[in-house]
Amino acid sequence: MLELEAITYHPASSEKAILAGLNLQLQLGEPALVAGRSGSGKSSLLDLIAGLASPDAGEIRWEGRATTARQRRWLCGLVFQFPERHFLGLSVAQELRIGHRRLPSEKIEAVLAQVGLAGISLQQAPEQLSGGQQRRLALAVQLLRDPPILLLDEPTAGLDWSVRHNLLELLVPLSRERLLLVVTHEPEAFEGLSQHQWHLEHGRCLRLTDSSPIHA
Ligand SMILES: Nc1ncnc2c1ncn2[C@@H]1O[C@H](COP(=O)(O)OP(=O)(O)OP(=O)(O)O)[C@@H](O)[C@H]1O
Repeated sequence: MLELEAITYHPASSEKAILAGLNLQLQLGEPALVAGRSGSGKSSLLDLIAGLASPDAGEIRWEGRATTARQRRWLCGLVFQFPERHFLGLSVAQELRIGHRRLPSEKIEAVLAQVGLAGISLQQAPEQLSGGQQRRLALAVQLLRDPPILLLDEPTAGLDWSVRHNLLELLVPLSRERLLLVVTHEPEAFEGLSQHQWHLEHGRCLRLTDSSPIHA
């Protein structure tokens, strides 16, 4: 279980705290969804969980133990909102091989099949892929690392409906093997995906139930 307790995040460059007394508990088994308006602090929340930033107050625990930012960088795989800005490889194959001394081609084929990219050319530049394919590639890179926590920042933003649907179909099986957290400003795109939903507002997460609609 991942637990965030009384988290406050107030970077010096921000006039007010972005997150203020936030509590959140996430468990394996179903994708978790945090929805919020643009600017509500969703990406900041992921940065904290992923260890790219540290809270000013509060604790982030994994399996009951307090974590450092460095430990969380190891535990988490973060798929950014605009993955194309973070590609390093000159080709799809190079992107997948970064950080792996030996990576058998069967493993590459398996992970590409897992994210629905079976058969794509490994020689092409990641930038040549469509938006939906780039997100899948970024996801494949993280799956190869095999982190116990997977964080997806706005995975459906800018994708058309058919591509969104394909991407959503990936999420449920993934969440059975690892803790999966999605943040989004368009929760309606994830309808029916999960009962584990929160709304991020005024620096805190409010748990949503079936009967309380999301106004994000
Ligand atoms: N390091 C920082 N210093 C100052 N302000 C920041 C910093 N990081 C984020 N902010 C501000 O905090 C607010 C929350 O930002 P954040 O990117 O976390 O929101 P978001 O919900 O992910 O927004 P979006 O959906 O538009 O990406 C914004 O107003 C942003 O400008």
